[in-house]
Amino acid sequence: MNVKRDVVITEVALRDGSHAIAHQYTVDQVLRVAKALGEANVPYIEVSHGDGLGGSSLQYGLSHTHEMELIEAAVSVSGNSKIAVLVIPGIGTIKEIKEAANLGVKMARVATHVTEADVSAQHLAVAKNLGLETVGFLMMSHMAPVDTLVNQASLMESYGADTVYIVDSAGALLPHQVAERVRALRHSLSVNVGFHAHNNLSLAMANTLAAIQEGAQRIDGSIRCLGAGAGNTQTEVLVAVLEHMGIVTGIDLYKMMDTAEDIIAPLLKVPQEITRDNLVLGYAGVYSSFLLHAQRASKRFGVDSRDILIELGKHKVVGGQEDMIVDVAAELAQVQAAARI
Ligand SMILES: CC[C@H](O)CC(=O)C(=O)O
Ligand SMILES: [Mn+2]
Repeated sequence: MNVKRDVVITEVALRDGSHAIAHQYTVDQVLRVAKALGEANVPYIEVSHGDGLGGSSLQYGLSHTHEMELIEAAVSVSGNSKIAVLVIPGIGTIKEIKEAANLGVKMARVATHVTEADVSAQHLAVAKNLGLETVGFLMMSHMAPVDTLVNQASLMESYGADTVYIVDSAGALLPHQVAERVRALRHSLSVNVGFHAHNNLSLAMANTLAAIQEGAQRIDGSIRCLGAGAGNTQTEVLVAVLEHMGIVTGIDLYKMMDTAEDIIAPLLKVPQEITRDNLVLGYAGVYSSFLLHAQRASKRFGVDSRDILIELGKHKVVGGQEDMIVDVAAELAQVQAAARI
């Protein structure tokens, strides 16, 4: 179905949601989800390991199924929906972008820490040369002042990004902070501006609406909130809200509701909620994907997971520094044991 969409949504449950299920997606699950999302006329469906192409590792979590098999499955059933992949330079390489493009992927989202856009140049150029739509994805955007964000976004634009995203990886931004960031990017860039939220402070919807009001044209959501931490902006809810605001997404609301209820909910061991640990992710400004790693470290070292997350926030730890979680937990265990003597 060809509709003119006011806001273009990328559904990220098959990538960001991979963090929440410890990267255990199976081909069968991806087939069912991607087919249903295609039938709901979702424009873009992102499929990759949670940490992007090449993420399957001891450091980030081993995938149940090789992501190229999952991508191939999604492409085969997604109808008019386009399949997107995420790649973090250094974790994913040019080789994986080429492999994904050969499988029929149409969009590559190149993600860097908010102050490190320069490492995206090569990956964006290669994706562009392969004929893919390109996105620059500035993670942990709450950690940089607005002028830095603008400089970094401009770099991504100069490398060929068709869209630059403000990514609230920790779910730490407040609505007025999202608004000022989107406004600044809209003022300085000629390309589309996108926004990716996490719901750790229960602000994903409010932040997303603030972004749209300031002119963000590309928005991420995860069906049933199936994303890292407390998940992202809940896609089916966003579709309903935007419909009330007269903003066309082109997505079939009933089909999304049914997919959420009948296909996604049964996948979840526990419902996506703002648990105390998720709340601390947003409160301390910690990467949402650190959640399960911190919970494992908490069990291993007998330290409250909230203490670990707060300490990681103080250390301003960024994506790729997952090894620090164990270091911080071990150190806290020592300090707390010494205090008990
Ligand atoms: C580790 C990649 C990360 O999950 C990307 C993302 O969705 C985010 O930073 O929020
Ligand atoms: Mn995310």
